[in-house]
Order: sequence, then structure tokens, then C-alpha cells
Amino acid sequence: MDDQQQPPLFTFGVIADIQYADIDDGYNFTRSRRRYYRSSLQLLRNAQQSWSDSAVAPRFVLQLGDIIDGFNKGRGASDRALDTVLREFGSGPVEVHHVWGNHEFYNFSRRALLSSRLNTTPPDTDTEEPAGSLSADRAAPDIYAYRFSPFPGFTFVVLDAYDVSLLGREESSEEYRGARDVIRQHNNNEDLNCPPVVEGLERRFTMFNGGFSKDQLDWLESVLSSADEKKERVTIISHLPVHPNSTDPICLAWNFDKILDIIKSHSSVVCFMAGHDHDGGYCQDKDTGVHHLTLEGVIETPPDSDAFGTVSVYEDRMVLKGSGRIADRVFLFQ
Ligand SMILES: Nc1ncnc2c1ncn2[C@@H]1O[C@H](COP(=O)(O)OP(=O)(O)O)[C@@H](O)[C@H]1O
Repeated sequence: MDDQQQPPLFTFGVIADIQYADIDDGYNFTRSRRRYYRSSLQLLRNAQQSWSDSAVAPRFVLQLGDIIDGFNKGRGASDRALDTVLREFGSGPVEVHHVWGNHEFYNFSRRALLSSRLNTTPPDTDTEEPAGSLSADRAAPDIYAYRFSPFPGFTFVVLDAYDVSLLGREESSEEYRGARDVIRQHNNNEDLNCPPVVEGLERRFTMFNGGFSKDQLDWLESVLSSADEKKERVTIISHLPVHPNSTDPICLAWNFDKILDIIKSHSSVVCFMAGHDHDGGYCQDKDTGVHHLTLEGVIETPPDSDAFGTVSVYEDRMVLKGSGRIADRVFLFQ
């Protein structure tokens, strides 16, 4: 019998870059793509409706970052916009795991985010760690990175792609200075949102991107080592993509190569999911077989279309059923 005819072990929903704001339509920076700020809420509603109606209720939803747009901040509407979108999420049947993107930091400080409803770190389940030490389920107190296991044998890792960034860090902090040193080595522009070159991987060194600290990378190593031992299947999620063939390089994480190196040295990773590049992208890494999916963004999806997916997980594969401009895909495990 074909796997596809058997029921999945579990399913989950994915959606990226909602960027809701109660403002008229606009355009991206280069004016090549229209942005539908109000309609994005209706597209989220469509996704929730589909997940509510589905025969197999999804176990959870992954919200891949940029839930509300930075324009809310200047209008004093950040809290209101967030309430509006979270109310919509709350109407659905399942828990949501929120990833943080650049627009989260345009609206809120890191400290505010850590104590907000956008912090979906699960309660500590790790009983093996001695009292007082950090849980293996979380990276560090001010890094928004955690793991969760929705089904035996499957682990999901939420990464903090703005851990090393000029966004969200106090200008007086050591972290801010460290991030400024990194970007300044590559970008001499006065406006650090302006990429340093017109082509190639160096374009990623802009202020709207960021990277992963050594602490976070070390933690990821340890999570993946443990998953390797248990022969688990790991899906990593982050706002920023890490594979150059899965995105326009202007959207890559600063130290994407470090994540690729770590993935390469662990057999457990099967998939990496990101947002940020609203045009979306996909590749399967030829060495590791890991599937790198960049999900098309809701904000640049016309009101008569959709941009969400539902993933069915089987023993040997994940099957993405895309809606609207998201393609159907099969991610076979290697
Ligand atoms: N090529 C560029 N040169 C200068 N500023 C840019 C460039 N691209 C984006 N920006 C600015 O960077 C910020 C983030 O860009 P934006 O396209 O809004 O990000 P996102 O795609 O995450 O919504 C905005 O303030 C935008 O005006």
C-alpha cells in the first residue's frame, strides 16, 4: 500500500510574513511587489478556516515571523495590530509556534517580546538537567530558541535569527556592538539597510538581517547530537533562510554557512523552513538531502489568492499541501 493512502502520523500548518497593518496597500522597497496590509488578515482567516475544517486537525501551526508590519510602530498601533492578529490565531483549533522576524523588532524590543504572547517557548519538560542549569530544551534566557517534540521520534527546533543583530538590542549593549562589528566588516554604507554590493552572497549584510551567536550554535549542536542518538527526524525553523539556493541571497542569515556546517555533521535534520523572502524558494541540499523551504509571504499575496500550507508527516516523508501560490511538495527523508 502506498504511504499516501495511510493516515499521517500528524499534520501541522505553516504560514509566513503576514505583516498585518490597518493601512492601504503599498509596495516593497524596489516597488516591484504590491503589499496587501489589510488583506493579510483575511488570508490568515482563510488559513485558519482550512485548518479548522480539515479532517485531521493539525497538531500545531508554525508562524514563520513578521506577524505584523513595522509601519504599525510609527502609528502607535503595534499592540492593537498584534492583538488583532493573535485574536485571529486564537480562533483556530491549535497551538501556534511563533518565530521572530525583523518586523517583530521594528515593533517591540527583545525584552518586550520575551514577555509577550509571541514567546511560545513551552514550559520546561527537561528533568535530566541539574537544578539551576539551563534546560536542554532552550538555548539561553535572552535567546529565543527552543526545541519541542509534538510526536515521538520528531523534533522541531525554533531558531533566533536575530540573536546577533542591530535589531532588538540596546545600542549600549555588548551584543549590539558585536553585531555592528560584524556588519561593518562587510557593509560601509551609511544606510545599513542598503546592501554593500549589487550581486552575490555579500548582499545579506544588511540591517534587516541577522545571525546566530556561538551560544545558540553550540546549543543547536547539542540538540542535534541528542536527536541523532535517538534517531529522530528534526525540522528546523527560522525567519531567515540559510541555504543560498532556497532564497534571494539578500534574505540569507549573516552566518548561514555555520548552520549549514552544523546540519551537515548531523544525520537527524530532514527539513529547514523559513520565511522573509516573500517570493519563496526551495532546494534540496545535494550533500545532506535536507529540504530547504522558504515559504511565500502572505503580505505580497493578492486578496484573491492564498499563502499557507498544511504538512502531513509520515514515517519516511513530509507532504506539503500548498494553498494559493504555495506549491505542493514532497520531502522524502534520506
Ligand atoms: N535595497 C535597499 N536599500 C535601502 N533600504 C532598503 C533596501 N531594501 C530594503 N530596505 C529597507 O529595509 C527595511 C526592511 O525592508 P523590507 O523590504 O520592508 O523588509 P521585509 O521584506 O522584511 O518586509 C525597510 O525600511 C526598507 O525600506
